[in-house]
Amino acid sequence: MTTFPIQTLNAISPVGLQRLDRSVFDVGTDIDSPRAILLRSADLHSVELPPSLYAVARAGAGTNNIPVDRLAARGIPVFNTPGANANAVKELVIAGMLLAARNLYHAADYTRDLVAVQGLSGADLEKQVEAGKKQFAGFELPGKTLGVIGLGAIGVLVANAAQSLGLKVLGYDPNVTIKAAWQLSPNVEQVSSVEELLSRSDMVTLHVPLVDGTRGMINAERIALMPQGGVVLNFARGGVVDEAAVIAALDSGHLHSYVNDFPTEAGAVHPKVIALPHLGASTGEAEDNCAVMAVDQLADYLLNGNIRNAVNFPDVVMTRTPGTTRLGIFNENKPNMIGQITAALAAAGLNVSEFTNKSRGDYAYTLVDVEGEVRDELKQEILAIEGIIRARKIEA
Ligand SMILES: NC(=O)c1ccc[n+]([C@@H]2O[C@H](COP(=O)([O-])OP(=O)(O)OC[C@H]3O[C@@H](n4cnc5c(N)ncnc54)[C@H](O)[C@@H]3O)[C@@H](O)[C@H]2O)c1
Ligand SMILES: O=C(O)[C@H](O)COP(=O)(O)O
Repeated sequence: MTTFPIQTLNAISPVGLQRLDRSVFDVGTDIDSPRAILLRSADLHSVELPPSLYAVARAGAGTNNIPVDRLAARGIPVFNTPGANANAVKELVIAGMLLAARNLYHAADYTRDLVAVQGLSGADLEKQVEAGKKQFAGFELPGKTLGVIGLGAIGVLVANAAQSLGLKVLGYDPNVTIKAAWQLSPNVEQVSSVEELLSRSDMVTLHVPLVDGTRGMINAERIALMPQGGVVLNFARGGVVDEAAVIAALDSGHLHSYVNDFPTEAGAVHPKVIALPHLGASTGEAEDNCAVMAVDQLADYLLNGNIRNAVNFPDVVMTRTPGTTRLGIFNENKPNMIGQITAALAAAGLNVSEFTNKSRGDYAYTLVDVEGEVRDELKQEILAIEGIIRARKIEA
């Protein structure tokens, strides 16, 4: 029986790992020639990817730590786990709004300092508590406007939760999916530009992936559109915000605070920045959800060639038919690829039982079940077709 070595590059929840049958999957950190890599935020850009590799699975949402395009060009799907940690992030964003609105971070520091540094106690402590509290007076959420940029798995949950807390909510996402649109509260107003959203929002929260089109999207010009005393919440990725521009706006008093999950040297020590240590997905529930989803998708790909939730290839799923042999074929998305693949199968005298081909961007993926045995020579013939990237015979 074929066995699949899987290398883990981060701690993955055992709730997910225990779903991998150890008679089929060998799982560990020290694995030679892995068929798959399972990771969270480890940086794969600088890692030499072994020729043995069939797949990469990210137990989480963001894939900016993975060379997705380079892997696509080699016919290697990169799976992620959309929505599996969305509730955890939503709860932290709500907490972040309250931290900023009520100045909680500095307020807690103030009371700790009264005891730990000034050594106050009893009536003296009580006196300073009452004397000092006015400097931390905040604002309430109902009636304020929250702008949500990116209405995907997390953005929709944040928008709906904020709306139920009494905020007016604006949303911006030029590619909102039908699924997300169905989940979005009808009271969330969708606007047609980042500029309109910022100019009408007391607080803005970012829920977009870090890609070329979102890098530095919150910049000096756009911050200037926000009302005086605005709050920026960034639980997406540090790079979507021009942090120097945010700090300049905090220093000038234009912004009230910047709450984020991606500390930098400048941000971590700034009095108006609340920087958390990338905690968005760090709950037991989210870690279990992500691990289960990543492991299940990875195992189904290695065992059956099925692709679900890859960020660089389309979803292609077929149930297995007893007595058939399966081929998984990656090719460039150009004319006559299907014709050449089926011609090779026909020339080998094979009857096709089921065939699915889908494309996404520059690439396409085919799953084909044929009756009877597939000779290794046929696989080589398919690989020799110009535009074929990878072909895999997947035993039942
Ligand atoms: N802090 C954390 O621990 C943590 C946890 C999970 C996710 N994240 C980050 O949050 C991001 C979003 O996660 P998700 O699960 O909601 O992903 P998602 O794919 O479900 O949603 C992302 C949304 O952003 C939209 N989008 C893309 N470019 C945009 C643009 N220029 N303007 C407006 N909208 C745009 C997309 O159309 C999509 O609807 C992840 O890519 C990751 O970087 C961080
Ligand atoms: O993109 C994500 O899912 C989050 O940033 C979580 O990252 P982590 O798995 O390293 O906590």
